[in-house]
Parts: sequence; C-alpha cells; structure tokens
Amino acid sequence: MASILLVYGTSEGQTERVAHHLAGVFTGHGHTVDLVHGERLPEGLDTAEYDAVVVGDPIHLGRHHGYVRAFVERHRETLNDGYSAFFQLSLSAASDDPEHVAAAEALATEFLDATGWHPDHVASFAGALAYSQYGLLKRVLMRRIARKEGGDTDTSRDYEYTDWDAVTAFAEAIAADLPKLRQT
Ligand SMILES: Cc1cc2nc3c(=O)[nH]c(=O)nc-3n(C[C@H](O)[C@H](O)[C@H](O)COP(=O)(O)O)c2cc1C
Repeated sequence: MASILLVYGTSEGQTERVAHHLAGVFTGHGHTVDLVHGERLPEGLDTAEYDAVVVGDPIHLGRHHGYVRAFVERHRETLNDGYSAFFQLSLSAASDDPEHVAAAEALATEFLDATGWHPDHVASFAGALAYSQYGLLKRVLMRRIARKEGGDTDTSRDYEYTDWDAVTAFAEAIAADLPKLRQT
C-alpha cells in the first residue's frame, strides 16, 4: 500500500471531479490518498512523506493557477527526487483540430519547464464548459473561446468533454508503478 498526495487547482470544479476519480482508482487498489485543494494546503505539509505526489490544474486564459505553480515551485526538489505525476485540463484538449490539442500539451510542457519539475507521468485531458456557473462576461468570453475551439456555444446548458476512460488509464498507469516503488 502506498501513500499518495493529490493536490489540485480548480475554478469551476471539473479538475476537482477528475482528482476525485483518480483518488477512487488509487483507493480501489488499496492505496491511501490525501486529496487537497491547492488553496487549502495544510500547514507544514511535507511532500517527502508521501510515496507519490499527483498534481492537477486546468488552463484559464492560457495559464495555470498561481497557487498550483507556487506549490510545485516550493516542493520542486522533493517532487523531482520522488515519484510524481501531473495532469492538466483545458478546452483546447477537446478540440478536433490536432494543432489545438498540441497547443494544450505545449502549455503543460511550458509549465513544467518553467517550474523545473520533471514528473514521471504527464496527461492533458479535455475539461468542461460550465456556462451555468459563469457570470455574463465569463460566459461571453467562454463562448468566444468555444467557438474558436469548435466547442459548444449554446450557453443555456453545460458541457463535459472529459474522457473518463483516459483519466482511468492515467490513474492505472500510476497505480501500476506504485508497488515497484515500495520495493526500491
Ligand atoms: C475564464 C476561463 C478561461 C479559460 N481559458 C482557457 C484557455 O485559455 N485555453 C483552454 O484550452 N481552455 C480554457 N478554459 C477552459 C478550462 O480549462 C476548462 O473549462 C476546465 O474544465 C476548467 O477546469 P475547472 O472546472 O477545474 O476550473 C477556460 C475556462 C474559463 C472559465
């Protein structure tokens, strides 16, 4: 049994849903998971105490949340010394245009380069459009972004593009590595 710290950033909740899904797969394999919002990190959190650290964050206006970036920068050394994984959510990853999908992956690579973090696994997942949660300005902005990405523009409902099988496969790939870590 391994101990896993799962830290996530979220604005509208889709990354939190993905984090819960990952945690469910890990606990299903008998591992323990501390699931923590990146803005509510416990004081004195020591990432070195965990066998694995998984971090997730969505793209908002081409950027990651500052608090997730700060977490990664603060713990870069232990993340790089230990076993870690990163996942990102975005609308671009849901696009039918391979260039937009590649652009989303490039944002993940840029984030990792900028923070100096070298995770063992990286994944880029499609997120969601939560029109019902957006205020007027955000709704207009997101409709514009959705139009550009070939996404849904009817703001009277929400849309989820996340491929849950891909999320499960990411979790299973990590879970498959964990028993090996305990032997080293
Ligand atoms: C204000 C705003 C800006 C966004 N900007 C981008 C963007 O620049 N590129 C992109 O691919 N997706 C963008 N998205 C889509 C989000 O990445 C997607 O909705 C994701 O599921 C949000 O995750 P969360 O619900 O955990 O906050 C944006 C979403 C919002 C609400």
